[in-house]
Amino acid sequence: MVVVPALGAAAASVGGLLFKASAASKAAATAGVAAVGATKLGLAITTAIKLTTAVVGVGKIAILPFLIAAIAYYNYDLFDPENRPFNVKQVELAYDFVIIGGGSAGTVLAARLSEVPHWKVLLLEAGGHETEISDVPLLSLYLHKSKMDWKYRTQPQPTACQAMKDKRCCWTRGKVIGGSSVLNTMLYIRGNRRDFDQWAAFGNPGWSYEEILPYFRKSEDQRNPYLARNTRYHGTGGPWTVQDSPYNTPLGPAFLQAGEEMGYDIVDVNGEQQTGFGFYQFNMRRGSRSSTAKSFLRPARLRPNLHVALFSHVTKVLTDPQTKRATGVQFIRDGHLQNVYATREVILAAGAIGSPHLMMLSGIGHGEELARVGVPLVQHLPGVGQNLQDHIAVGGIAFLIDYPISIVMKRMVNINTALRYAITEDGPLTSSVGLEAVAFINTKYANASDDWPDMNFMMTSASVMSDGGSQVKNAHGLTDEFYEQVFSEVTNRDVFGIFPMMLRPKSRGFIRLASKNPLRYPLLYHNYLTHPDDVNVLREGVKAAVAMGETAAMKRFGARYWSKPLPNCKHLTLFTDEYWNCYIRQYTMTIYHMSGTAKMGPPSDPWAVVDPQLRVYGVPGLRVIDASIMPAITNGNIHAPVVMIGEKGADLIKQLWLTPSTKPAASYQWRQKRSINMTQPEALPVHQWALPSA
Ligand SMILES: Cc1cc2nc3c(=O)[nH]c(=O)nc-3n(C[C@H](O)[C@H](O)[C@H](O)COP(=O)(O)OP(=O)(O)OC[C@H]3O[C@@H](n4cnc5c(N)ncnc54)[C@H](O)[C@@H]3O)c2cc1C
Repeated sequence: MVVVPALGAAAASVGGLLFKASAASKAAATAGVAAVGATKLGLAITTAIKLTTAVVGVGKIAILPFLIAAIAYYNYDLFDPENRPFNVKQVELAYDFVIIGGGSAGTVLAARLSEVPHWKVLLLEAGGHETEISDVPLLSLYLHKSKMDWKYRTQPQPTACQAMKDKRCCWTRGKVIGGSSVLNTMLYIRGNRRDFDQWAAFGNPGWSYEEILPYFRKSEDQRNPYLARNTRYHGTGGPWTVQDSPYNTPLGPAFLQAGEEMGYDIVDVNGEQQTGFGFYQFNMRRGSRSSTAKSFLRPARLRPNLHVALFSHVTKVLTDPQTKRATGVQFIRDGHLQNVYATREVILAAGAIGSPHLMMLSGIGHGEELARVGVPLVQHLPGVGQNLQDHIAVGGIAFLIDYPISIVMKRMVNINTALRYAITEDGPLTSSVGLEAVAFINTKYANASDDWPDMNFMMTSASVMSDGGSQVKNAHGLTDEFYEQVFSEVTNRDVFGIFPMMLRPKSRGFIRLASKNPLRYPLLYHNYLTHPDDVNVLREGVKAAVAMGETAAMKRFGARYWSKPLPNCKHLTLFTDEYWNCYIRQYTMTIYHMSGTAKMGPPSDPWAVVDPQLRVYGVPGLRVIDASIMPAITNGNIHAPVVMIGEKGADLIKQLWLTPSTKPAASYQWRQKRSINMTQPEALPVHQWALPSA
């Protein structure tokens, strides 16, 4: 269990209750197993049985419920398809497909490719398993800076993140099976039809909205019947559950009323019209996180043709020196450097930082860049690591209210709420850090007749001050002085927050190698707010967010904007454009949507890294299938589009290898097997590589 400072005591005391998902666990919880405080249900049940018999002194009949629960649990543990995937002990020498990275896209791919029984699939993941804590929606911020986070930080740049330690933004990324889907806030947003039509117009046939819409539906299991009945847009019966949050405060509905007051429609933001206000849809199942590992990989865990190797840090894609074909992967596991070979394809799904990083380490990237750090060139592809896009919002836009209705962490996390979570699958712990409602609106820079809004509001019934200055401050990397000066007076007070998020940034960042040492983190340049249009749009978004607090719907709660001037902007007059221009560069908040670093494009585009079939230009047998391939970031949170990319990517692979007319030379697989030099690199000096300093 991840025990975190502020919540440590509370979480530990209810540790045995913070599990869910099986009837056995619920039976055990109701039977009072929680009292033992164990983190594992098995341990809790065993302890309960011992306590009941030895301490309480009840007879054999009285322990039957515990016994049944224990048997159910242990059977469940071994055979239930919803349980964690097996971590294969020994990786074989060759597989048909080797997938690098078991994150959002990688788990989808592993599940879909292993549907073909005669394909052997290996999924390599640097991190380990999910935990009971990562399941709990309210606690996701506790995972930042934990072992499940790569803990990336950007290079210091003067344009943004000035309130953060060393002026570096914290780029949380999941290092766990399920990847960032295990740490994210589970918001299910597909983007705008124009995003995908634009991808197609860039020269990517097959990626228009009408062509990708079936893949959204394919994954989805929409649990809200009012949304599900719209079958053009929503799917049911797919592996990935989408549900409304079981817990809302009165602030969520009020926010929607405020939207109506401002002249907007209440919409299904994943349906016909994006512009408007609506309740968030979440990737939750019965109030718990529905990560892609749980939704896609767990049901496939008993397939004999799928191997999942955890704690396997990939260091390089192996290529044939003559043909440049990707032949396999080098990785470190248990302190040993190993090779594994792919007889059909190697697939990079290591995310928008990991995938370009590995390409560059493998000699695929800008020739001069690679020469700078001494990596031998395999394929000159200048676009690798370029075109980095992210959504940024502005932090700290909070409104004090007069009623005790918001998510104040010390009030919300206790034994009662833990019981509600474990037994009735609702209550405040099912709230995704207070996120309740969303708005897609137009600033004056957008064409309002277009239904392609340029601004998003993320409305929360909490803010940076709601946890006593522990988790949000830590996750965002704010300096103590900044927090102290701006928020300490109102810490733990009832508030609601609005994060105005700019939807179509024009600034582009990039990633470059710090070293050829594969364990050294790459250098990350965000370049946020380097384009003047981005400054204008974000500033107007902040102004609109502050104006929302003035609507009658929000004033009912006594809403008043917390207007304490930021230390570095004090010299400017409050509420002027100059003040806001200063503000947005201080508390710049990533929404963790890094993307675009191995973009898809036609052969005529010199910056394209993959073709519309997601194959890496110039390196046969290698694809990238994750957030990296987006040519332009989508108009909303990007997780649903990444899963769609995983679904479509799997189909592209199946189309190639299973359609007789398009299949590569029939004997290819065996030719490949013969020609690969399958050696194990025991002699390689793993110990010489320094561990990364985040
Ligand atoms: C804190 C946070 C909150 C977010 N909230 C939302 C949200 O509410 N809604 C939304 O739509 N989006 C959200 N996102 C974004 C979304 O989750 C990501 O865009 C998406 O998960 C990315 O998927 P991916 O497959 O590209 O990469 P990831 O899911 O990050 O997967 C990459 C995987 O590759 C592994 N890996 C990397 N390098 C190596 C290596 N060398 N060897 C082996 N394995 C490796 C990683 O450990 C990881 O498991 C959030 C992201 C974060 C971090």
